[in-house]
Amino acid sequence: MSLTAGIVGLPNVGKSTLFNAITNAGAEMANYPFATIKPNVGMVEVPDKRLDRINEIIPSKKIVPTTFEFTDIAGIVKGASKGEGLGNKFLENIRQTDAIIHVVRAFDDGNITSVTGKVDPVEDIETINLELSIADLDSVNKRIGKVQRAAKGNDKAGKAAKAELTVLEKVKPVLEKGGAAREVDLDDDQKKILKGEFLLTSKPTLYVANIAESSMADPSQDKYFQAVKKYADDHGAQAIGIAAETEEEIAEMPDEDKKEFLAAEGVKEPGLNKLIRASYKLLGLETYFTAGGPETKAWTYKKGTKAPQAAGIIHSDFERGFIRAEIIAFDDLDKLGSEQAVKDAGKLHVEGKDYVMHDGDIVNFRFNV
Ligand SMILES: Nc1ncnc2c1ncn2[C@@H]1O[C@H](COP(=O)(O)OP(=O)(O)OP(=O)(O)O)[C@@H](O)[C@H]1O
Ligand SMILES: [Mg+2]
Repeated sequence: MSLTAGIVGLPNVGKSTLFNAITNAGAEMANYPFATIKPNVGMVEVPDKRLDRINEIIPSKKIVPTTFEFTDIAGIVKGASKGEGLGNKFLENIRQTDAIIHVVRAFDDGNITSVTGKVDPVEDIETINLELSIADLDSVNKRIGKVQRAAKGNDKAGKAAKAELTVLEKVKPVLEKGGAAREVDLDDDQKKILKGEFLLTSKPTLYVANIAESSMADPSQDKYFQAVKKYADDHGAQAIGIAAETEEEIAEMPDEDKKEFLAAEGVKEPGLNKLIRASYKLLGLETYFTAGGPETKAWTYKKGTKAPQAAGIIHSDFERGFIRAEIIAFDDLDKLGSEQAVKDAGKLHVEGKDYVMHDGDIVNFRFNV
């Protein structure tokens, strides 16, 4: 399973800087618009303190964090939906992603060119979101044209078309006002239909204010971040303030220097860690652990996954020959301090094929092939 979060925004706002910081992949960074012309894909490790704690209680040779993907996408400009800038091609890059990390410039620096000639993060958010709405409106109108005819039939296909038409007609007026499909009130079946439309504005979105180093210790005091946060709150979304350039420098430091630098800046944890965790959640991902062997390892699954399919992530044999899962919740292990104490407290639970995995499960899969 490879879900990807796409880094999206206007040109020259710090998308590649942020991407480099998170992946250390060395994507080209430059102080001119359109430095990124093909999307860069990078894997990131998900920082998780629970791994260290598990390894402390059940020691192994190696700790292996889980990973997921970020994609650095080229800058989108006003008019992109009509082919401006590098146009539709980049909107297609966004379509391939599972969630959007929307980066806006939230730092003053006369040396860095702003394509809008000013720093106004909320206006920038609205510019991008409007382009995405226009592109989606185009897709929805085309789709309505196709589905309308089919919806006249009374057979199974006709009924499905009717259901789809209902969703499209709910979404259309919202897009016409520049809104997002994800903000339309839909029931679960309708949400499934919406997913099949592959609209840009239906993707879960996280707003990232790229702030100045001076605001890093406490982004909540930064006026640009506050504006972005308010926008996100009003739209039921999350916002994070990250000093991308500084984070990029930190990412390249040896571990000792990192600690020292963060302490000097008054930062408890790199903002990147927060961003990676928030993106992971945005993608609907959760983690289970395996321990007790040579490795203490984190595994990623999609929220709602059942035990056999979760086992299949390790190896297809585990799913094919699934018998049961023996599970300890991380919180129980953490609290009780040893596997034996967990067993004595009756907290080790044995689950069958219908068990829905919980974030933090420490699992031993039993299988037979
Ligand atoms: N928080 C920050 N403070 C000051 N300068 C920054 C900050 N973040 C990034 N920069 C600088 O802004 C410039 C543009 O950054 P970057 O190349 O990452 O933008 P981009 O959004 O990827 O642009 P493009 O759309 O052209 O790909 C770089 O010179 C970078 O060092
Ligand atoms: Mg770039």
